[in-house]
Amino acid sequence: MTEGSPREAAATGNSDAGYSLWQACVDQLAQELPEQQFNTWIKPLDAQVAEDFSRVTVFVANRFKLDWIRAQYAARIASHLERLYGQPVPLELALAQREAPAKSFVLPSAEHAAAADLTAVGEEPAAVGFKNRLNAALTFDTLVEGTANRMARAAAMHVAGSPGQLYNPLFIYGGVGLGKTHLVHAVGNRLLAERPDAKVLYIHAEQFVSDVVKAYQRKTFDEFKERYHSLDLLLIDDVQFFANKDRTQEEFFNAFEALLAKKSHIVMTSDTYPKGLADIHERLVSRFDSGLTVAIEPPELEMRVAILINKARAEGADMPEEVAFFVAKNVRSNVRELEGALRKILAYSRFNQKEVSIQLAREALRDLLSIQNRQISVENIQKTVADYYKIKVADMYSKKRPASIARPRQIAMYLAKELTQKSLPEIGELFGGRDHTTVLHAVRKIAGERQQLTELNQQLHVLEQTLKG
Ligand SMILES: Nc1ncnc2c1ncn2[C@@H]1O[C@H](COP(=O)(O)OP(=O)(O)OP(=O)(O)O)[C@@H](O)[C@H]1O
Repeated sequence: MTEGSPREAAATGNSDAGYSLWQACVDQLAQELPEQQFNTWIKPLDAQVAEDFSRVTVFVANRFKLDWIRAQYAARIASHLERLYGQPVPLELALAQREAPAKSFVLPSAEHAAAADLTAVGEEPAAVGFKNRLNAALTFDTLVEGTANRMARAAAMHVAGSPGQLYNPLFIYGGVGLGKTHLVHAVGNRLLAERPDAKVLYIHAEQFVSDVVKAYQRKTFDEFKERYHSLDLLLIDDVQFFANKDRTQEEFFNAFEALLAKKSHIVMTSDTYPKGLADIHERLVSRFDSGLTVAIEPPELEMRVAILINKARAEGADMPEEVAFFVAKNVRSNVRELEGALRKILAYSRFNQKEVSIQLAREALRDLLSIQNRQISVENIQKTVADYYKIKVADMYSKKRPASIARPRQIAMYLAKELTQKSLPEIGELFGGRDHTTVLHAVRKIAGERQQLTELNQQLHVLEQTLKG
């Protein structure tokens, strides 16, 4: 890898340089922006730097966020890019591709711009006269279900089917990039599919704040009320942004009361549960909590695998299950990061005209993987092997003997010997106090069978790659 400034690296045509340039810009913003602002607006962004540095395209999740980033942050981003690169780099903002299968994410500049325009048109709200701000691609059909979101999804589907009845308001909370926004759009899209005349509005809390400010400055509160109080369904994202905004909180309280009185439904999201919200009036907090409050948790392994396979399919690409397992094991934090990883892999595959494989995924994600701790522990091996063969981790230490359990356990012992510095007695101890001869037997057996059985060899290969990252 080329050392030195991104500019020097660019001269060599090294595509890592583009990534480093964008990363350096993000790091800079992380230092100067308040944490909440950074986490909400900058961290989720994905960017592609044209190979010849003729353009940086920043992908933003939806139109509202795009407008906001253009207004609040674009100039600052452009100036950092210029300073870091040594000369101006044209900056382009585009909607992240959701609907149209992507041709490629690392396109030559002109084609890239065309793809960006295409999606921008695709995401224009469909409503006539009334802008509902819904993104038509965010539906229940494209939302993968798992333990992490099952309750929230079920409640949201119920609301979409019978608004104004149970679970009003519906308050959905969870960490960044876990699918809260997707879920609220899905509620709006489902209701509109069934009742096209329904008045639905999706709005980010910061947009609501700026609407209040505008109404205040222009003395147009009547219009403001008319707009908000007449809705059938209000979907409002990230209400933690109401903190310390007294006038906004008052107006939201009024809208809230008016909507509930006429049996309209309100769905809210936040990064924390109602009582965890800071600097929001108690009377609002208690109302937030008066319907149903549900959490979305980080997705579990199976869900991450399913999300990757589904999203790859939606992009018109094929992701073998073993590659999805490898990626899902190594990218755990949230769905947005999974999407970022997938995008990199597909771009890398198209660009190099190579099939998607574990090796390719490892190359495409090497920056991401190298920052993770690559210490392989016996515990990690036990967990990975248990996940892979769909048994419980506890079975690694148990005395159970059925082959469906004993064999993965032997495989884990073999890998522990192969991939760690532990001695046979130490490994035996970590597998529920087994004798070192048991471990030796397992190691020899699996090593021997590996030579004979192609399928076992392939499975071990996937496990080794996954553990090594
Ligand atoms: N279960 C899921 N199935 C498919 N895609 C998902 C799922 N959960 C999240 N996503 C996708 O992950 C991305 C991030 O999700 P989303 O924007 O809804 O997160 P969020 O919780 O609202 O995050 P933030 O608080 O940062 O706004 C989106 O592209 C969304 O479509």
